Amino acid sequence: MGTGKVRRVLVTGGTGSFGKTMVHELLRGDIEEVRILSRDEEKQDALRNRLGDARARFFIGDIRDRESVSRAVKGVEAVFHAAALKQVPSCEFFPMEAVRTNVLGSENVIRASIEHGVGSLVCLSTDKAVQPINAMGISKAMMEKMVQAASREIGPEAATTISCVRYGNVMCSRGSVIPLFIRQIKNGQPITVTEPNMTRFLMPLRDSVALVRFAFEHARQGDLFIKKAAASTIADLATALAELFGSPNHPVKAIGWRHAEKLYETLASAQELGTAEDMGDYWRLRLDDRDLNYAAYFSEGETTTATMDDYHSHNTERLDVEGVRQLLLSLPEVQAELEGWTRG
Ligand SMILES: O=c1ccn([C@@H]2O[C@H](COP(=O)(O)OP(=O)(O)O[C@H]3O[C@H](CO)[C@H](O)[C@H](O)[C@H]3O)[C@@H](O)[C@H]2O)c(=O)[nH]1
Repeated sequence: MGTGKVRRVLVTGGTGSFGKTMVHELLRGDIEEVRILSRDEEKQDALRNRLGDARARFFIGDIRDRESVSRAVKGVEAVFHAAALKQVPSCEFFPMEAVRTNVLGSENVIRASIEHGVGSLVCLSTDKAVQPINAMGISKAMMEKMVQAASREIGPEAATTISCVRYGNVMCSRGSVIPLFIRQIKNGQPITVTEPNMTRFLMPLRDSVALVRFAFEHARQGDLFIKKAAASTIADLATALAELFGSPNHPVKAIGWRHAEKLYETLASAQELGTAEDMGDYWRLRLDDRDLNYAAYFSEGETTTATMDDYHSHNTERLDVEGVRQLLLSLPEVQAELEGWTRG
């Protein structure tokens, strides 16, 4: 990937769905060292064996622990911060765990990156951080706020550039709905649909990696990038998968909304878009770099008026069943599931 003169990078959460794809991409390029910081030695071992590349270096540790973060950060020129608790239900039941990892852990990554003069830190956020209603989204919104505060604090001339990316549902990520629906279809169980009209942005893993690369290449202090993306209803997603796996009339069971779910997700608010830069496939949301000068806040205030709507999964490009089917077919994860699969 186009990491310029960067020789050594760190991917926190490097054994997750995003992390592994990122690590693969990085190793395809001319890079000296890719560090992976994560907690699970078994996942690290599996990735080590799969990669068989001495340039990949594994650090066991937890971002909650400043020491282990420092050790992994020291000496790298770029950090891609993907480690997180990202399951909505688990964060809902254990919100303090989300605080420990997504808030305090991210603060460790931000501080260590500044301290060790890392050139670029890109932090991964989610659409669930916009107008958040669940603990996962709230903790990620806090991470975004910490990035903004640190960016204002160190200023545009600092050695470290800190940015965020925000994206929607990554298709086929571990524990998400697509692998679940595929399993249900293959096992002849009903597809469990929460609310057929619920929509989600659909982002292939490759696009999430491209977004992070875009942020790395274009970030100014405190920027947040989003990629424009298509969405579909859950009903259409279920139908497309059932058709693909040769069971067009597969039974569907309505299970109702889960804890703290939204009918649709918002990638950027109208207010944010009011000052954003349209970069084609991407938006750059700018840091509000006014300082804590209350007179300016209250007598001058923010004069830009938002002229558009929020950008959300109900009003973005909507894929129909055929559109979802084509997108699914382009994913290596789905292709692997289809290989050798014949119904019955
Ligand atoms: O049995 C199920 C499970 C889910 N859904 C629906 O499918 C959609 C997607 O559900 P996922 O569990 O795949 O994703 P979430 O939107 O809940 O959240 C996901 O996307 C987040 C990013 O926005 C995080 O990555 C998070 O880990 C991941 O679970 C939702 O509308 C959900 O209601 C069903 O219809 N049936």
